[in-house]
Amino acid sequence: MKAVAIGLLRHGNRWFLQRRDPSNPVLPGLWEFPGGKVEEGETPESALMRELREELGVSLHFAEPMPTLEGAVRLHPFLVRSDVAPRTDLAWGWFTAADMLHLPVPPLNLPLIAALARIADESQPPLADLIT
Ligand SMILES: Nc1nc2c([nH]c(=O)n2[C@H]2C[C@H](O)[C@@H](COP(=O)(O)OP(=O)(O)OP(=O)(O)O)O2)c(=O)[nH]1
Repeated sequence: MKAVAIGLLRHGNRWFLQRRDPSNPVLPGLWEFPGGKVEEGETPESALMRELREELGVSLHFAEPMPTLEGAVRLHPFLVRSDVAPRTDLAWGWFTAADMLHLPVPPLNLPLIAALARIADESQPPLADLIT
């Protein structure tokens, strides 16, 4: 099965998504995380570094692996920290996990998006801190 490494780039409680080319025969026009195929001789992490550099001009400082997901491909997601603004020819934006529920996304990404919603919840300051 084809292995694909993807990066979850975070900006506050929003995550970077780009829109697949509408003329791509595979999942045309769906909103996805940046990344691509793990080539022979690469680890998922080194493939991610290469893809983010090629696709977005972004260098990785930190990539934390998340559990893999299997369907049409084996998806290796990584939480990524990066301080560089992405540049890409595709349509892109920063979206909350709630926003993503209204976008057409690959089916394999749905459990991942649910996990991101939980991460966002956990990083909210405790309620007591919001009451002054
Ligand atoms: N980049 C990316 N691919 C995803 C995501 N979710 C998901 O199911 N995929 C699937 C779609 C494709 O079947 C596969 C990525 O293949 P691709 O064709 O876009 O990547 P690639 O250019 O490296 O591969 P190739 O055509 O050169 O073989 O992973 C996601 O969030 N991001």
